[in-house]
Amino acid sequence: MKALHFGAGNIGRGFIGLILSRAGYNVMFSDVNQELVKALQQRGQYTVELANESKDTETVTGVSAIDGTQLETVAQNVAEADLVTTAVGVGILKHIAPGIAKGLEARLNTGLVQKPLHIIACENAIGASTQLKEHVYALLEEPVRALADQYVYFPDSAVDRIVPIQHHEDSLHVQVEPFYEWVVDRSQLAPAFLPIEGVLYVDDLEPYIERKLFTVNTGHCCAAYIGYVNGYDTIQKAIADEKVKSLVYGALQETGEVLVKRFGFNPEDHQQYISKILGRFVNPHLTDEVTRVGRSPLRKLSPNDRLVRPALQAYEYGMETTNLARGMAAACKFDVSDDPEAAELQDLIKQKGIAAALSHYTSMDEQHPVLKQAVEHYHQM
Ligand SMILES: NC(=O)C1=CN([C@@H]2O[C@H](COP(=O)(O)OP(=O)(O)OC[C@H]3O[C@@H](n4cnc5c(N)ncnc54)[C@H](O)[C@@H]3O)[C@@H](O)[C@H]2O)C=CC1
Ligand SMILES: O=P(O)(O)OC[C@H]1O[C@](O)(CO)[C@@H](O)[C@@H]1O
Repeated sequence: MKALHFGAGNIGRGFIGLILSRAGYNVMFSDVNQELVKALQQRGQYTVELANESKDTETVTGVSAIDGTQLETVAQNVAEADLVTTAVGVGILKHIAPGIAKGLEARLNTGLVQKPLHIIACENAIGASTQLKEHVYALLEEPVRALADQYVYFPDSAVDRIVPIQHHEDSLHVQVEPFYEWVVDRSQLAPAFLPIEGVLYVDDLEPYIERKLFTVNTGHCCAAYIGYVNGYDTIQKAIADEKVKSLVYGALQETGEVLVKRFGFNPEDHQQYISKILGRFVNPHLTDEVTRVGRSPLRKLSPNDRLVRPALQAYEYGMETTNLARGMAAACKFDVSDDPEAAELQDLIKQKGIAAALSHYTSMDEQHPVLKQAVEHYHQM
């Protein structure tokens, strides 16, 4: 079985590639980073090390790579694949859509490969596979789209594993936290889908993706932004500061109240989930930079993402939002010049002021109480 995976980065190699390989797939990576592509082609394997006391290491074999800038090659690999997955960043999905669309055309028009194909976007976003489907469908002619409706499936998924930026002599080696969770929406699969070992299939993904995004990712980004404001360079150092830790904890209490109300989670179980997540953030075997965890602040401030969506839900329910608003304010202080989104945010704040900038990226009205709360925190920081 052959899987084509877009993005041979940290999650690509350290999580999805590893799970697929264990499940019996030969993994072909598609990436635009030529050094990565060359190294994977030459070596055909790489190592994954767990961030634990004994540094358990596994070799992933039978892998290769293609140059993601070569449309024809990408399309040919899509046409031949038994499974397609991605971990490129949700904003990059539109850029891989042309290769997928061309591959589907080839696959479906020849009539040779009319067996079902699953395309799973493993990105930190709600409905990422559905978003990818929209990008791909926009490029398909009607007859191919009709065939795709019959033979191509885009199940949404939630992926959870902390994989920091890697600093090893071996450019393919990747260190990952021991924990992982890959959840896929069963209701969006082909009837005869062969389950991938290591993946959890659920009938309703919404509670899983929202619990993950609004606990792991909300907590992590608050630790990054508040840590950054307080002068820390890593998540581990930031959370060692009780003041930062209690603000992160506060944000997770706010999202937690919303999640418990929306999905009927047992409140005690949810508190345990929060504690487990905070424990993962401070794994002493990992060094995770605040600039990585805070990366792409515009995405993280967008209306459906980890700060604004739970804050607006909390506001609608009449619940507390101050720590989430503080997280938004700290995101606006994230002045990291080599992060293009941070640079754009800082420019707009300089040009239009904090309230207008925050309103622009969050889609909240400048008079919205949550936005006003964030602005107040911003001025106090
Ligand atoms: N690193 C982590 O701890 C986690 C990350 N995620 C999500 O996984 C996704 C990937 O994140 P990371 O692996 O950390 O990022 P990364 O930056 O390490 O990997 C992304 C890879 O995609 C490649 N890429 C960019 N444009 C491409 C294109 N057009 N075609 C093919 N490849 C392309 C890049 O060259 C890079 O190798 C993101 O959506 C992230 O939110 C989800 C859970 C955990
Ligand atoms: O690109 P993003 O959304 O910051 O993704 C990385 C985040 O996802 C996580 O891996 C959680 O699964 C965190 O390590 C990290 O904060």
